[in-house]
Amino acid sequence: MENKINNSNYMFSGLDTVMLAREYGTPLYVVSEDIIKEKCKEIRESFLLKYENVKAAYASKAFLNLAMCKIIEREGLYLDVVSGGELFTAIKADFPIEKIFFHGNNKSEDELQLAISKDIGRIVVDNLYELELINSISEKYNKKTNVLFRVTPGVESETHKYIITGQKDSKFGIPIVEDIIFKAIKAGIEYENINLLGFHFHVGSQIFDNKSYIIAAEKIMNLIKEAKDRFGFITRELNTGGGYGIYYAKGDDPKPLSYFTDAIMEKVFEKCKEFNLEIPTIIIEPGRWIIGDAGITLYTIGAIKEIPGIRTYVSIDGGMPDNPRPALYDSKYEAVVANKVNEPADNTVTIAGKCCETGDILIWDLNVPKIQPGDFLAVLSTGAYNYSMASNYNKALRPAVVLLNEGNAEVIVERETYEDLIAKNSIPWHLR
Ligand SMILES: Cc1ncc(COP(=O)(O)O)c(C=O)c1O
Ligand SMILES: N[C@@H](CCCC[NH3+])C(=O)O
Repeated sequence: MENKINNSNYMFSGLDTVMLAREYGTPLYVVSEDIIKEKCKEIRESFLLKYENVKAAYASKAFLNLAMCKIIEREGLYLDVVSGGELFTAIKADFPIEKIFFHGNNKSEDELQLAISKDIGRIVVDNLYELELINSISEKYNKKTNVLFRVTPGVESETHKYIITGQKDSKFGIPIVEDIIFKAIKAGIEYENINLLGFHFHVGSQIFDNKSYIIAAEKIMNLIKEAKDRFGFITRELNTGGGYGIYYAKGDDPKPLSYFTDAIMEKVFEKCKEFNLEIPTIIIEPGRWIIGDAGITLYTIGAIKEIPGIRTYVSIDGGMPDNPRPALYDSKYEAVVANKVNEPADNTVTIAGKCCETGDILIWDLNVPKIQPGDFLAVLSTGAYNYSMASNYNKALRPAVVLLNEGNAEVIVERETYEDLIAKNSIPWHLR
């Protein structure tokens, strides 16, 4: 696409967003491969090349499609999936199966069968029921499946309560409780078709403080020692999850990756020395931190409703279906009027989605220049958990995704059509 620079237009990753909106329509997810690569470079420089025997995976739930699998593969990262659908997507993109980790608190027999039959890299086991299932499926396929145990370290991170995961009272993972965890480890060692390699923890998402990682690492290292003392079990791998926070709006305080990874490594080294343990392979698996800043969403502004003395609602052609995060987590976003970036932002408005829901407000009290219908709004930092959590509520069409790479733009996911909305519908005989 030709990229004519217009100084009053918002540029993202070297491209004019107004031109993108005009060419591809709105709402439009725009994702920058260049930014993803910068993030991966930081992972390499401050973690993979800094320490021996470490690995990094991308948590694909944040944003996954065939193109993203290819980018992640080229960047040399591993991939974390949490469902048969994510696994299928990775398989279809020919992502190296041995570099995939399969998570989830209730993996179905079909999902496990798919993973095991294809020789998946690791299954991160959430409970004993699942372990038994994996053992029997592996036996059927005459395989020995590599597993880690997800444990809940019993720490609470400071983030939205819906996205903390490391607390004791959590649906995820095996609690570090005498009767449960050691029974699981014993079974993991004894089952014929299981190759227990170690442990996994994930304390939550959109976290700015490394405290909960340090506490979790300490608790897991104590567990690792105990497992060695009781069963002679040598932990070969420790996956420390993801969750590193990014900047969305004022008040967010993102840190470089090393702020988290150095703290985790330091704790692991300290405890290994104290307990005279072999240092396991340490794995990280950020999602949002890799893709969050790499995405924006473009909308067209429509109806503007001014309630004198109260507020002005500015409606856009998307909302809750393409970005459920404000409604779900009260998430804050920043945005700019893409065709008026140089005009003074001296009006305060509220950005409303077009769903039939009072709660479908993307941004409260945003300062914008004087706007009119037909202007374009760019909502920033929408790369993570927007496209992947999008719905068809109100029969909204899921937007297209355009990938920007070194000044070029290309559609990697097409916009849905009305026909797509009814493609799987049928009318029963008695209603015809
Ligand atoms: C097991 C696991 N790993 C990694 C992640 C990635 O999280 P984030 O996108 O916050 O980095 C998540 C989601 O919170 C998760 O549940
Ligand atoms: N969906 C959440 C993050 C969940 C992380 C996965 N365990 C969000 O949008 O912030």
